[in-house]
Amino acid sequence: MAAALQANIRPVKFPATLRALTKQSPAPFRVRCCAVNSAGKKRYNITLLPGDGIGPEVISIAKNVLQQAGSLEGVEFSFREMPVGGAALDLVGVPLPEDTISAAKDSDAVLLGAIGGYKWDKNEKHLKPETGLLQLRAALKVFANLRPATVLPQLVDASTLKKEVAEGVDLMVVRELTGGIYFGEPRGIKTNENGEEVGFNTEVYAAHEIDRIARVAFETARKRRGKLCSVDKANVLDASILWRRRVTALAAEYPDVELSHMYVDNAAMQLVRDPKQFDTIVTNNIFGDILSDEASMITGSIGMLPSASLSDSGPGLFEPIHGSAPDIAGQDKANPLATILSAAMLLKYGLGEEKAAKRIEDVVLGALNKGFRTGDIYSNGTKLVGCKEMGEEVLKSVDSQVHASV
Ligand SMILES: NC(=O)C1=CN([C@@H]2O[C@H](COP(=O)(O)OP(=O)(O)OC[C@H]3O[C@@H](n4cnc5c(N)ncnc54)[C@H](O)[C@@H]3O)[C@@H](O)[C@H]2O)C=CC1
Ligand SMILES: CC(C)CC(=O)C(=O)O
Ligand SMILES: [Mg+2]
Repeated sequence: MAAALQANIRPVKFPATLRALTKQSPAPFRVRCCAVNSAGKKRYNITLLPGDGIGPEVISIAKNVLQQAGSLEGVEFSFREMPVGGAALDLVGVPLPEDTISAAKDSDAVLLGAIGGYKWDKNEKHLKPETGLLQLRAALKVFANLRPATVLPQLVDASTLKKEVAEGVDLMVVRELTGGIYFGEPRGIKTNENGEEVGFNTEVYAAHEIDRIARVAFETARKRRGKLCSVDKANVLDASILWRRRVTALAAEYPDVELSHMYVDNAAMQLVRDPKQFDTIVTNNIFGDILSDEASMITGSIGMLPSASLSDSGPGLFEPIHGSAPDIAGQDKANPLATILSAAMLLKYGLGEEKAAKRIEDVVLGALNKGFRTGDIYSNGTKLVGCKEMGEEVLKSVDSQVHASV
């Protein structure tokens, strides 16, 4: 069982950056710098960005799990909590304060909960929590967003799909994260010559942006089952025509990877018809956002899916794929596992601490094996718990690893 999760979040061997993976620099990749304390323990600086809604609930749990799993592998963390999103707006009037950017850039990795909420929904665009998140991704240059979706055997019954369709699904969405329509110019809302309001955004991709995400995807597929599906809308969109052309050209460098192309509308349908046909999916920012939420339900819940956002230098950003879930915030109903698993991705992809990452994956599976379920993944015969109890159970299991190892 552990193997399923392991396989899913083990696509590449690059502790800190994508440099080696993308072959953009001949320099060997650099493990994120870490000090060594007097007891010989490695020490990493982690910026925590709890954000809004359920963000603080899941981050406080993931922080403790990270700390405990690290200590078992001789790794210490120094945490610095900073405001982002609505929390930052309330505190200092902007969704991404300069201090938060500096702290994030200066750290070895960033762990984020979620941003957004009803309170700020009517804010002007530049004062929206979501704008802060986009600014953070841009500031950290984390163009490669890895979103694994694995159906764990323990959660087959939590999937909304039939057991035979969901069982064994193990796919990776490689989403371009710093380009496309979320960032494209021109954008805005203006009044046209008829006095009518017109809203517009621009889907724009430069060749180098397509090439670098495609390389990440080819390398990822190569280390998985060797199948890459590029999802676009090349029958309609010019940006997609260029996307398909560049991805196709790069395929010559990866003869061991079987490349296919699919239109996004078909991909959305195929994901629920026969998700096992997919291994690695590469797609643009908006399609990846939507398709990964869809893929999450195959696995049982959006509360299960972690993500890693990586640059070719600098710290990675790790966050669950879900949002701030204002409908359940403050009610102890959130599933913390997506954030806990994002902490595992932080250890593995951000810091190269694979053993500590494996400890986290194991205890998550252990809690599920014991039948613990938050409401979103509950099925008959399992034990319904809240966010805190699920977190305590996971932490208890890490603690028992501590005692077993002394
Ligand atoms: N990365 C981020 O910080 C993201 C932020 N958002 C923001 O979050 C706010 C809410 O957006 P929604 O569209 O409702 O998406 P959402 O992902 O927050 O919630 C969608 C549904 O999934 C449930 N859900 C989400 N996470 C869960 C968890 N861990 N455990 C159990 N159930 C969970 C929610 O209760 C809700 O019913 C908005 O302000 C949006 O802009 C949305 C997506 C990503
Ligand atoms: C809230 C957004 C900025 C994006 C989003 O939904 C996501 O990255 O999953
Ligand atoms: Mg999303």
